[in-house]
Amino acid sequence: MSNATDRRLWRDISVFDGLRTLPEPMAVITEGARVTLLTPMREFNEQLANSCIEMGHGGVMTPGLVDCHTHLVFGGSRAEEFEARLEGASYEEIAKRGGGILSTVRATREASEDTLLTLAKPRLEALIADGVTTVEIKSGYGLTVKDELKMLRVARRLGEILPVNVVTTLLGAHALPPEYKDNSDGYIDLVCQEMIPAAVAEGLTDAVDVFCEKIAFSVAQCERVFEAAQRHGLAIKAHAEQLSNLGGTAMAARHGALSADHIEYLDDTGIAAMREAGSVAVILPGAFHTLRETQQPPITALRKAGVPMAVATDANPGSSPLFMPTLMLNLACTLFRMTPQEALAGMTAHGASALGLKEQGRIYEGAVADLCVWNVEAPAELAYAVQPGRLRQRLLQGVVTHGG
Ligand SMILES: N=CN[C@@H](CCC(=O)O)C(=O)O
Ligand SMILES: [Zn+2]
Repeated sequence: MSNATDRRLWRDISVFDGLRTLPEPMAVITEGARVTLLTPMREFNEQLANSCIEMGHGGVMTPGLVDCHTHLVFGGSRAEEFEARLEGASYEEIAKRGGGILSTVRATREASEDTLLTLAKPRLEALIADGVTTVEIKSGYGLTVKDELKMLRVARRLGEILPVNVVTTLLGAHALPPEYKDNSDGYIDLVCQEMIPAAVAEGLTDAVDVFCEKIAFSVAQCERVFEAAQRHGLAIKAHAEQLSNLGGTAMAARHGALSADHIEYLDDTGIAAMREAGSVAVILPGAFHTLRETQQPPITALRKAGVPMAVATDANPGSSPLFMPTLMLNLACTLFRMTPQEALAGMTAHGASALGLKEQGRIYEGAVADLCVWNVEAPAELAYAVQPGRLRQRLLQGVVTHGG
């Protein structure tokens, strides 16, 4: 890794700034942890080059990718469930018979913190190798206070051992654990009264998430979780409207949620509530693809309403065992007809907004130098082709962590 105090120069580079591709070739200088110059090449003062390390020319620079929705920490495998679904079982049927998320819960509870760390590390390394500089990691496969905190500790440790910003989210209300069968309100009490306070006391979580769905928790139960989270000063997010329309998104937006995620069944009322609240719509094409869903998220209506759309991997063992962010750019375009620019904004500027981050996901003079330089000629190529190995350089807070 390089020295963060060096001054570095890229010339003749195409820059996607997090929202759009800048119209002409640019010169970019970073100094320490910041971008200090972003100027059209034709206005570049050559004398500045004397004090810089030349980092190359050509290619595309983007903000470091922000994967704003993952479940990277888990034990076990769901390959058998994959096969069962191919034979006709649905995700809901598998969940109802105690498989799906609960099968990962069993394996995750059995695993030690160190084992979970060992399992999660290569998954996160795969995201990093494909340009991720900021990742959100959820709990949600422990479903006891002890096991949820164990997962969150692993997530925090991943951010300490790998060059990546990690944001953590407590997803205690992900599924009803077997101990609370027939007492889902009792489990929500546990989440609100013990899990959230314990996670806050250890400084382990940045936000709280819920799964608002028939196979998970009702709108009223999710609302109780949000109120508890907000009493502790935590941001909130929701898995909502993935398999049916319960109105969880509108409720989450009324509470000022950072984001509503999946949202295949989102209706106009939900869209209006998101626009009003400034919530981000997190589009998860990996889950749509893997579960062979048929209901598309309302991209056209979200676009028309001006609701910002993020794109994320949802990397997890069940609904999206896909650990390649740039594949998600491709799927967002091919499955949902997002434009390549929208998809890239979804994994940079809007991904950062979905995590409440103001500093990441953008390139401007003064921005944090979390950056990727790609061996492609135009930003749209990142969504067009699915091709590992295109990352030329990656910087985290001005430190070169990949490429010279
Ligand atoms: N929808 C609920 N939760 C996860 C799935 C987790 C799993 O299937 O293990 C998701 O985001 O897709
Ligand atoms: Zn999820």
